[in-house]
Amino acid sequence: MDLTLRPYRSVLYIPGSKDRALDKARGLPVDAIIFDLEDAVSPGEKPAARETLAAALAQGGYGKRSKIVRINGLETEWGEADAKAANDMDCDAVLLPKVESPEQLDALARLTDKPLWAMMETPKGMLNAAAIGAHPQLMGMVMGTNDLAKELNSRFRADRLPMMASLGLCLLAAKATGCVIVDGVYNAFKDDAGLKAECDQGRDMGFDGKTLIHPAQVEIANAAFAPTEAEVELAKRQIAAFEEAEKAGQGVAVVDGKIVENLHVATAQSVLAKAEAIAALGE
Ligand SMILES: CC(C)(COP(=O)(O)OP(=O)(O)OC[C@H]1O[C@@H](n2cnc3c(N)ncnc32)[C@H](O)[C@@H]1OP(=O)(O)O)[C@@H](O)C(=O)NCCC(=O)NCCSC(=O)C[C@H](O)C(=O)O
Ligand SMILES: [Mg+2]
Repeated sequence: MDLTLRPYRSVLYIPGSKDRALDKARGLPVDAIIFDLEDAVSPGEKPAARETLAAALAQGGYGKRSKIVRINGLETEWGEADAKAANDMDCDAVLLPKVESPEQLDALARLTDKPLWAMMETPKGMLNAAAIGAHPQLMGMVMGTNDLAKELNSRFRADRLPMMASLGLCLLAAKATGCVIVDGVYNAFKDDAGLKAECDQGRDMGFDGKTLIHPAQVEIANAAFAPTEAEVELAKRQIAAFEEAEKAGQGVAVVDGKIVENLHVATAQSVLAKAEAIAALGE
């Protein structure tokens, strides 16, 4: 599958220390999994979690889900061993927490050949987002809105106004370089309405998907970040109308009272490609 088309609607964190959750994820309809060795694992459990996770990945059963291992920071006592271990695991990428500079990714790239992902979750990381996004081995960014709220001393607001500058900077950086970018977690995992609102906001802004902490959140994220039936139908009509206009020697078509130009056709084609990529996950 073309990596740029790969769906990342739902990206579930699973503590690398929890056998039961590691097993349960094999049957969950998530697009990607972040196997966590960092914050979801207590210091005393970390070396054992590395072993537990390596064994679960070796056992397999995660199908087409993208498998991303979040290691501890390289400045910690566990980071380097995590990175070396992740390099030997059956995973698709390694995720580094609290990335603040491309040099930190260079250091990780010396320990693993895997594609890299970066947690964007500190003020310095926000200010250096463009340089981080331009790292040649970087494939994806993950918003760490819990750490960011802590660093900013911001309050939770349903409209996420305190987060907007940071979300916007990282989105610009990811889009400028073609990286995948997924939104931060919604902590209140029993609040479906709140999660849906935050997913819809993230989709409106251009995020590819949302990171999740509980299986109950998966369905809502998958629905929010997939093209709707109406979007697919409109995309097909726009493409058809533009082809007709071109045959008639015109560069602009009109669909539902709105102009359709080359750039709208490109968007329509990406809507159809995303819908097809999602359908292919179920095959
Ligand atoms: C939040 C939880 C601690 C709740 O766990 P639990 O009390 O076990 O929930 P349930 O009893 O409702 O669970 C029902 C079943 O689902 C399984 N389960 C639960 N969570 C997961 C999961 N994440 N992945 C897979 N499976 C999961 C349970 O095992 C139950 O299974 P079964 O018994 O077979 O029915 C827990 O959900 C949890 O630990 N979530 C992950 C928390 C986490 O990863 N946190 C770190 C990432 S968030 C973050 O740090 C982002 C970033 O860095 C930032 O700064 O923002
Ligand atoms: Mg964090």
